[in-house]
Amino acid sequence: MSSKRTSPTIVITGTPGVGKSTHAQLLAQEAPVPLKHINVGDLVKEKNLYERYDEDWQSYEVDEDKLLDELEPIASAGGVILDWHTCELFPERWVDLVVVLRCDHSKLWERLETRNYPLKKIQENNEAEIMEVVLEEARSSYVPEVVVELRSEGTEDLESNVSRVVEWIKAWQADHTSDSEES
Ligand SMILES: Nc1ncnc2c1ncn2[C@@H]1O[C@H](COP(=O)(O)OP(=O)(O)O)[C@@H](O)[C@H]1O
Repeated sequence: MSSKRTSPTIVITGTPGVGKSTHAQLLAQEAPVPLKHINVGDLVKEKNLYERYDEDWQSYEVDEDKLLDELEPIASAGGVILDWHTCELFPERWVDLVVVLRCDHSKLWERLETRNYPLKKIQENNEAEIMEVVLEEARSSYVPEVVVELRSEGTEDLESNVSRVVEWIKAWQADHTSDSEES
């Protein structure tokens, strides 16, 4: 974690369909500091940061080195929300908070069906949610204090989660400011 940052880098992660982009958009609006929302999946497509497109799974195989090079200056500077379905690629030094969103699997199934994903992709994502794959990944990649697991099933969850992260940002800023004054 960089002591030079004046705004945090926040990762919002979780199985596809849990509500990452919805949360990231609202958080970018409500945050007390400017936060740039980066939908990493969209960035991969826009900047051709992939090796190939898999038709069967309707997904891109990411070129991890290219993606890391693209994100390095942005994420290490702070003031950013990284929205992606995986998080272990991001170096610890970039990351101040990792929000892992969770959703009941039957609700998640309905959300993914509306995206017209192939059945096997819906099944794979649903199983990953049940098995807590992204949560385990976050817990094994970052120190426990940085990782928070939040439910994302209804609008009340969305609002309370975003308020909670806004409060966390205020506390982070207060800590950061007092650190810089002392040094
Ligand atoms: N907490 C929530 N309350 C109500 N609807 C939600 C919530 N989280 C996600 N959704 C809905 O689920 C769908 C998928 O959300 P999205 O943010 O695109 O997920 P992700 O970015 O994780 O793939 C959207 O239609 C969104 O409106």
